[in-house]
Amino acid sequence: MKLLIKNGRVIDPATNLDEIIDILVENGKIISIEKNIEVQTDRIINANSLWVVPGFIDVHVHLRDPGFEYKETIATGGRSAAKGGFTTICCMPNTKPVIDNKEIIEYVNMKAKTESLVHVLPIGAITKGQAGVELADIEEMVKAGVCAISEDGKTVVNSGLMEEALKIAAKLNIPVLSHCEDHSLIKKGGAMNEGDRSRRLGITGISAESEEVIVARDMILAKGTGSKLNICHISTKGSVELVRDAKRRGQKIWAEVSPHHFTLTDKDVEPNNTNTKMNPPLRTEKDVQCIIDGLRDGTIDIIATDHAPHHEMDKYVSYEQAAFGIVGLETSVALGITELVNKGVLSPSQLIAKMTINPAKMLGIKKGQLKVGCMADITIIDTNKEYEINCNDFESKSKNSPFHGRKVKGKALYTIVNGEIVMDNGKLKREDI
Ligand SMILES: NC(=O)N[C@@H](CC(=O)O)C(=O)O
Ligand SMILES: [Zn+2]
Ligand SMILES: [Zn+2]
Repeated sequence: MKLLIKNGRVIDPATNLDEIIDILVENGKIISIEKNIEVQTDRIINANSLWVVPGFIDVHVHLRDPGFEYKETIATGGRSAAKGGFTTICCMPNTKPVIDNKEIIEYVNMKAKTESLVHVLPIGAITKGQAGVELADIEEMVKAGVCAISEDGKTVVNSGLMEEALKIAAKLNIPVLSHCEDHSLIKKGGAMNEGDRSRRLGITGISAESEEVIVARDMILAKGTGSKLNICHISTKGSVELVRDAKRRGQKIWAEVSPHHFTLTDKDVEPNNTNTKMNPPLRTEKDVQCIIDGLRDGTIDIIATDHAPHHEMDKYVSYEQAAFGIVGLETSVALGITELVNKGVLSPSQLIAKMTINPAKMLGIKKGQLKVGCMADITIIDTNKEYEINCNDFESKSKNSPFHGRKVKGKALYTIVNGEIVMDNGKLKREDI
């Protein structure tokens, strides 16, 4: 199939490209990027007044499969990703059973191949069963195809074990994605940011220190072991400052932020809306301001959704009992454009870099760019499209979004994976999965 994308504003941060130009795709690859391409093709997409960018890469997604298929599956998560403009997603290992061995990785890879509209790269657990006692066989997992290791959902409490994992990851040249939370610093029932708002609402708090202690620890351990560390879902002023200081001292380290942590604060927490409950929790205005500064000055390299689907059953309970997490794949680009580009925090190219080439570099994979010869993973966005987010329109099996009803601007219209149009003018290709 030959596909021509005409007259789009092509933004490719990896090659410093930002101009109105055409892209020609054949047999799954980009074969030409030039002005006024005139050839016979099977299909032309008129991208006039649209952005044409590398397919988005999300390094932090929960697909819930195996074990929690009532919340999401590899198929529905893949559909949700395609709808959001993502062409590659990395899935976290906190499934049941945990992704900690070759068999489960093969299961995920097999299902991804047959059922997902987008590329899925599994992430292996750091410890067996995420029990924090014994390391998983990291080498075996890398051979089976994991792109990284992570204990996401919790922290490896034992520093010695974490150091050992970092050493092995360094040897195998894969990154470690760290969920930073010292559980011993959190009171039982902690459900939102600890501060004035939690005291007013009478909800038990989760302190900033409980995150920052582990950010500092893991940066120290990563430095000693020479391994690649990515701080997951950074949420506090202190964490941003720690990462900024380490980078200034020359440490090569990565940090990701989720859209809800640059958009909402603990003032948005309402006890009757459990879709404002996630881990780490929504923090204060000061924290959000610091995150925005960190996005602007490059301290924060990556935007990752932490797509964490939960069933109504897990959310229609008291605030304290509700599950942590929100869906994110279908609202990410809209929040990036509305909150960051349209408010002048990031240039279009800076936003796209944090969703494409930066995550690709962190993972060490050849993706996230538009170059002749590259696999044609491409997203086309209408940045002028204004609408109200409606969680009932989500492709995800779960609807737990705090952004339901929020007015935003920007939507992915076409998602092209391997040269194949999996979302065509807002409509997903396969209805059977
Ligand atoms: N972010 C969340 O609130 N929840 C995640 C776990 C995690 O990312 O730590 C989940 O798996 O539900
Ligand atoms: Zn986490
Ligand atoms: Zn997560």
